[in-house]
Amino acid sequence: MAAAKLLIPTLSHFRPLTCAAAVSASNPARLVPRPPDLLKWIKREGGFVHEAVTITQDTTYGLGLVASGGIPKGSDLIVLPEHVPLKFQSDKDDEADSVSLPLSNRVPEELWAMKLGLKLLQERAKVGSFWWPYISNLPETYTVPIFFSGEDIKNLQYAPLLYQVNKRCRFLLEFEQEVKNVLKNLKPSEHPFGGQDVDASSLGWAMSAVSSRAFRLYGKKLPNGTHSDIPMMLPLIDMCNHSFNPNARILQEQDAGNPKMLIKVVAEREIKQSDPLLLNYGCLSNDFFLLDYGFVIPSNPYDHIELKYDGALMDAASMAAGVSSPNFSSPAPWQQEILFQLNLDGEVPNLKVTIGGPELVEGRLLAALRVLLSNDREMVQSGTLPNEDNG
Ligand SMILES: C[S@@+](CC[C@H](N)C(=O)[O-])C[C@H]1O[C@@H](n2cnc3c(N)ncnc32)[C@H](O)[C@@H]1O
Repeated sequence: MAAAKLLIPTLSHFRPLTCAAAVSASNPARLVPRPPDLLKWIKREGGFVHEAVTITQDTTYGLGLVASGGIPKGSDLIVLPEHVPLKFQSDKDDEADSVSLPLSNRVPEELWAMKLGLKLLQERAKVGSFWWPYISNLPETYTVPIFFSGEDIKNLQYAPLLYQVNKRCRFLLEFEQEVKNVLKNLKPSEHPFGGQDVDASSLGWAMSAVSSRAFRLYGKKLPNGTHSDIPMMLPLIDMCNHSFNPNARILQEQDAGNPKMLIKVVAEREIKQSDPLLLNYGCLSNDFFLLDYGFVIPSNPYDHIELKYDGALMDAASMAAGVSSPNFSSPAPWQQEILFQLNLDGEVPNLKVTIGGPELVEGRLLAALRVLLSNDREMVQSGTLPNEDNG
């Protein structure tokens, strides 16, 4: 009881990390029912929003930005001052970071979204956070596979994707325990989440918010003159949905005589009234889009699948396709020698090959198919051995 009394005033300075609300995939609820006006907040903080840029509710992709009037090519659409993006370490960091920094060091580099996610979770818990006008506008739930039911995860049916989803789920469950252990003996003033419980679900929320919305941009200037590349959450800019044929792009610009870096979105081409403002999130395959963003692109030109090179499987596939007398599983010695050179045979072969994407069929696989479908050793050996470069 005494402990509860002590905790109450501390907790009243923090916002809860869990919410419950009905969700629709295309229009997920935001963290609070009527969040502050993001456009006004950006302008109040010294940023710029083009007068024809508005937030729209009714896209099939959730919220999005749309042009309420024509915008000429090259116009600035949004400009964020340097203090507005949410980065892992910012000028506004406080003592609770002495806990969240070591916690973030326990996150593997490839799960960088969780590192920035810890910072996001910390700011979400803090009443009076500078970023609350932004955070309160974030979706309450995400459609990424770590939140799929067990049955839906199984139905993904693609081993490399299943592997990644399982890895992320396992990480979140283990990390939940690590976080609990680190937090259990902290004084309320040192607690980065205001004394609140952090579980796999709130960690997953934060990781997905970052993976689906953060952009990797130039960070601080390094002593050697180059810039580090760091993930940042870009308020308002991250309301732009994705297209491989975007009409806007992100620029970083330094104002004359000012060391601070501005982050801008500019019109790539003329934008007509009612056009959505679209950015290219990257030339990514559907695996990446699904894992990090929770959507896939139909007929994605960058999509590819990974296969294990397997002669018996290729025999079965070619019989199903009606190719006469396939002998992928029993190559002649001269064919085997070439497979060896292509690193598809031998003691430690690299059997992972890809189909799809701009290359369509990975060069090594194409070369192997040509060699194995040829009966003419002389012809193959007199020509250049097809390889990854010359296909
Ligand atoms: C950076 S946010 C964009 C703003 C978001 N629509 C919102 O409601 O806040 C990225 C998310 O928007 C949605 N999205 C963006 N582009 C999409 C697209 N081309 N197809 C389907 N969903 C998309 C996905 O839910 C994705 O995770």
